[in-house]
Amino acid sequence: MSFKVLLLDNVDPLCEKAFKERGIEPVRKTNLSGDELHKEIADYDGIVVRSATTVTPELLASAKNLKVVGRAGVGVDNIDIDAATTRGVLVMNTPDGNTISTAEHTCGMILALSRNIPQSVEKVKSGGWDRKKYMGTEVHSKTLGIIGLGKIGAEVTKRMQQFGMNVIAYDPFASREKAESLGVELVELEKLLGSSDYITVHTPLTEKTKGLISLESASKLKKGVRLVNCARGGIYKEEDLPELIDQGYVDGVALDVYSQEPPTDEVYEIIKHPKIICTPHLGASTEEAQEKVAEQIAQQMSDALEKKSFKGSLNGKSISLITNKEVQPYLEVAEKLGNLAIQLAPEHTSDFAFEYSGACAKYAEVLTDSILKGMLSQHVSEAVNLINARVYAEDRGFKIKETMASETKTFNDLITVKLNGKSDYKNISATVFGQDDYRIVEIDGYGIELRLEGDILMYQNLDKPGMLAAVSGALAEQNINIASLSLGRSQKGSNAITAVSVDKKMSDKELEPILNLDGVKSLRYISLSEN
Ligand SMILES: NC(=O)c1ccc[n+]([C@@H]2O[C@H](COP(=O)([O-])OP(=O)(O)OC[C@H]3O[C@@H](n4cnc5c(N)ncnc54)[C@H](O)[C@@H]3O)[C@@H](O)[C@H]2O)c1
Ligand SMILES: O=C(O)[C@H](O)COP(=O)(O)O
Repeated sequence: MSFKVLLLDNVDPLCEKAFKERGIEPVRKTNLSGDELHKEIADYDGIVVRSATTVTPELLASAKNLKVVGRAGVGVDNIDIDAATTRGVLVMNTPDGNTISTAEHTCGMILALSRNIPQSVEKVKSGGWDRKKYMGTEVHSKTLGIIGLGKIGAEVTKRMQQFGMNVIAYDPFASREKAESLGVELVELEKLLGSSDYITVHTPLTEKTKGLISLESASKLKKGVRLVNCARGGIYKEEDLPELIDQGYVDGVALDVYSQEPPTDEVYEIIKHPKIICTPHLGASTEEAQEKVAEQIAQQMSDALEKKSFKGSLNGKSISLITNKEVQPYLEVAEKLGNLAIQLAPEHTSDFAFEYSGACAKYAEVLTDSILKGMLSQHVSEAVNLINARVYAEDRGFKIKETMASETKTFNDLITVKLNGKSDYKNISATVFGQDDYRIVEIDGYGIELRLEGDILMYQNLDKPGMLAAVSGALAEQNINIASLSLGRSQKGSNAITAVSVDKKMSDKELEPILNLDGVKSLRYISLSEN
């Protein structure tokens, strides 16, 4: 199958080259209007964006064939990941392709701020000469506070330490080992704000980081601090910046990013302040970074489209395991079991427990996605897959409890779906024999062994002579052949469960004679056929 990918946002030409080498057709479009993009996108299996295109739920709704959105860069705040997940569309980014470039840009901003480089350049170019006004400060021996000690934060640290800066960091998720190896002291936010001569942010924009520095936090800042933001607009409250400077709390601000890009008129007014220097989101704009992210995203998306690997995916934790040969059989059996279980469940069942024992237990999370996929593909019109199965399950109010045990009493691996609430069949267990022989092995404590495939009749009956003959007779009369069967009973003459695999799909009319047989209860017809 050949795939077609739309390249937007001026992504580097290496992206085209890499896709072509993988046999995927890249199409570059520039300056599409919103309407044109909505029309155009319907044809593509993938799109590549940077930060300019906003991937909205509406755009995704128009993208009927879309399988993957690739971000040639880091930040995915322009992509509605939840909407993509709901539609089963993979979102991937290139987390480290532009790290060095952005770190270098940040260091450049720190130095530019210290030495008033942009302002003095402008002055000289306009025919002026003022050496006193642009007196600077050394960064040597000053304290640099890094908020967000991730990839870029760490690279900024290493570089600015070489300039003789003392680096401290606030990052509640960074490990002490990482900080130690970088020679950075991890401190609380208040301490960082109060002791830094320079502060640079390297976090995503989240509820916690939005407006992290504003007039409200002014009194916590070390007087005359310089602020740098090459992460995301809005981490420093833009409208408060002029006042922070004019009241002497802050000595200068360097911005590469803005809460809206290009900035609004109000923000353009703000950044006219002589002590605010700015660049138009250039952190990742180097030849090297653009080549790296373009090449990386093309390779990652090609791998994903060909289902070879899902490296870099942000909403496909589960899907990344699909290519793992050890997991594949468990995924298969889990999906088939989910499909069978939901067909055994009464309508409106929403309370489930999934139990995993043996080696499969370590893949419980993805196996739950697979069971849900099997269950929901019966009921959801849009394609359910491992990425979106949980979203659909949550939408439907499914309650799911997962339990794991490393050992099983009977089989090497056992997956059990429990249908909680009122149900004729409650606990259904399945396992894998060999590589691709998937079987039900137990229902409600009865040993039933039947392949999870094709068309299956399941019923409860009294364990008495003639029951099986009656069912097989009713089937034979309609020319329906039995492929295999399994019967489990608790003890002689008591209740039994029978599972019969038949050679064809059955209609309600064909089921009727069996339904009417004396002693047959809770008859279910389960179709696990592909179509
Ligand atoms: N200007 C540009 O062109 C450009 C280029 C690349 C990346 N970026 C942006 O830079 C930022 C950092 O990128 P990265 O690659 O280093 O990401 P990263 O994921 O490696 O690091 C982010 C760090 O922020 C920390 N963090 C999250 N929430 C925090 C909080 N509330 N307080 C303190 N720390 C917090 C995380 O623990 C993590 O260590 C992102 O916003 C990214 O979009 C901008
Ligand atoms: O998150 C990123 O990767 C940067 O902000 C770069 O964005 P860009 O690809 O639009 O330059």
